[in-house]
Amino acid sequence: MPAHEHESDTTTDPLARERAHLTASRAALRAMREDAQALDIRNVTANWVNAAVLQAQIDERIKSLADLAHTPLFFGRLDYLHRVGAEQAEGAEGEQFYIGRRHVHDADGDPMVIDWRAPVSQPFYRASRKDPQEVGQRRRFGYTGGELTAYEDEHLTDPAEAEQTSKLLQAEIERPRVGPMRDIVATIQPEQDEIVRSELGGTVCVQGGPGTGKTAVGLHRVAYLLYAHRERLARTGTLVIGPNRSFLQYIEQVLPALGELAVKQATVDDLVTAGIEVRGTDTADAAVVKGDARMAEVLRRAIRSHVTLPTEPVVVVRGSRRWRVPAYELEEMVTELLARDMRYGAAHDALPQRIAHSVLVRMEEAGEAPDDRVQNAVARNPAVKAAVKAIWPAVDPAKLVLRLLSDAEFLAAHAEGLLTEDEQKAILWTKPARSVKSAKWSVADAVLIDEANDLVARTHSLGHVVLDEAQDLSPMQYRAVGRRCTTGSATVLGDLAQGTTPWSTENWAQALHHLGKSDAVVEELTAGFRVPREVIAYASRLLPVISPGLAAVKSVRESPGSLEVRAAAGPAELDAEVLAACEESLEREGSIGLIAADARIPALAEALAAAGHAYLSPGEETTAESRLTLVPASLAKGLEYDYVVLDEPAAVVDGEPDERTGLRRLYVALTRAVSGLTVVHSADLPKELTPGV
Ligand SMILES: Nc1ncnc2c1ncn2[C@@H]1O[C@H](COP(=O)(O)OP(=O)(O)OP(=O)(O)O)[C@@H](O)[C@H]1O
Repeated sequence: MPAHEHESDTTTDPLARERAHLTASRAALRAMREDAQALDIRNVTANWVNAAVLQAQIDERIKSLADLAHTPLFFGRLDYLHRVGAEQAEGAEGEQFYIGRRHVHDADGDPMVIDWRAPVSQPFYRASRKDPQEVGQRRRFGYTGGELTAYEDEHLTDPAEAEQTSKLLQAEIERPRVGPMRDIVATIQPEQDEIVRSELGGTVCVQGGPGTGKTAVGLHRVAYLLYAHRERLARTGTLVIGPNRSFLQYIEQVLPALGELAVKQATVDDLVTAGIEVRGTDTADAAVVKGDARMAEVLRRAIRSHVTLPTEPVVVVRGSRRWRVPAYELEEMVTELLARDMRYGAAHDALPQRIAHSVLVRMEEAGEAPDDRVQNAVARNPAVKAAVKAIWPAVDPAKLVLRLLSDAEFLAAHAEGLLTEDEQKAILWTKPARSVKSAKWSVADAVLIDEANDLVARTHSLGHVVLDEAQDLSPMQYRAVGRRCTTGSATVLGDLAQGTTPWSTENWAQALHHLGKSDAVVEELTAGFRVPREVIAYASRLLPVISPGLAAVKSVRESPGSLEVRAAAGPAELDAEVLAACEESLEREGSIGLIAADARIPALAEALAAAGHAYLSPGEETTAESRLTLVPASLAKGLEYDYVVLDEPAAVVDGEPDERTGLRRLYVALTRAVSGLTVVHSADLPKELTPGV
């Protein structure tokens, strides 16, 4: 694959021609933006509401047409062997396509850059020597500081050309990290692309070790789906769920950089705590029981226990006449509603109408001709209301959970055969709360209330949900996410070896069952784009203990000398040794993460401050001036830094309730480095990491 990097300004020089195309494309994008800005909507809208909506859409479009100085407008070119069928894609009449982050056309509407998500762009990611997909030449462009400075060609149908890994691709992967996560559109790999472009209808679950691009793939999949199904998803909505705020801050700029501004982001806690204040915490034992899927059945039973089979008739008086619906008929209605398994609230609303209908039938039999208004009036009749209140009373979901957690008898009645006595005891509050407002709700309680809410009224379903770091969710949390995409689909991303909650996922089939997406396909990513070979090999020594059976990630990064393990002379020297490692890392380019057990953070913060080093918190944007982040091990998941200094592994392990969780936490911490990892310890290393073992 010949690389071209020379400077020239003659028009016969291919690099100069490509630069000219870049300049022309940028001018065309500017013109598209100016057109959007010049749109005058005064004559096309009759009222101000329409005008405001239209103007907001135009403003969005103007924003999405911005030419970002450091984001190249195109990164590749495909030369098709033949004309691509005109019906196949946008701009398909040409044979040569520039592939970029967005579509750009000239004044005549002819494409200058094709969106990476268009069907015609797909071979850029998938075509190979084995399957050239009609492409004769694939060209990748290299940029330096926004300038097009190089290109690299592959002739997929030329048997004489040897297969090589792309230098530009390698350079892109090895590029130092500064600032938040960025998109990977220029270098999506074939196995990643298959997931990115999988259809909207299906849920995909991706198991992948650290740095295999799960987060990147999930975000690019939303961008792809929004392109392929824009109208539908604009109506139904999309959501990206991440483990915590720092993580969401870290990834929040990827989709806007791809022109997608409307995707919402949240943590699972955000989803379930709207409306209640979380002020309590659970013991691990209690949280495990509260997060268990059996709680869904306890709640279902508890809510249905409010239904009382009628023993009295309903008598409706209208004018001089009395209409009687006998108890057995009411019972039939209730039994039928129970059997239909409707939402509790929907059945509560339906019952008065059913009773009224029965009254109407009697009126008709008596020769009257009542209409819908009469039916509605009967449904609102005090006798009917009183009967419904007795048979199928309204239930407040939070009050229901409050009662289950406060009232041992009530819990026992509904947990019978589901939870053991010990399990019931574990979740009962020692000090029962008086009211929903004063209760010290925990996040696990919030999930129970969310489940109860859904039993009363169906939760609104979105079109697509991306669930990242899924392995940490409890079954009840999976259910909470699942009901937000009942009529949509999901992308579930996770790594079983990185599960650090007491209820973490042990196998994907179970997780997908709780999510309500048992038919999902499980894909595996095994190539690692973050962690250098030596570092991932070191961390993978933990795999047989933390997740037997999982294969180690195969790193595509070559950075020799990237792992160093240093022993401090003693505990007193540890901080100084850690500081020295940070200072050495600061001499290099890129971001630095000092990761330590949560309990070690205050001491290290003090040491850094005393030495005059400013530092950031996880999720805060690293800049060229401010490159050091102090990261508690509990927040390291999903993040990455060029250089990582890992403080005292034994303390990271000891920070967790059991050894396996501790080693998993350590595995996460060991796999955050892009270019180099320095482990500094004074206590013994876990035996798996001890040299020579
Ligand atoms: N095809 C690719 N080209 C270039 N960079 C890539 C590619 N795939 C992933 N990366 C980069 O590798 C790094 C790791 O990716 P990502 O964070 O998505 O991995 P992950 O599987 O979610 O990791 P973790 O399990 O640690 O959360 C990121 O910097 C990402 O941009």
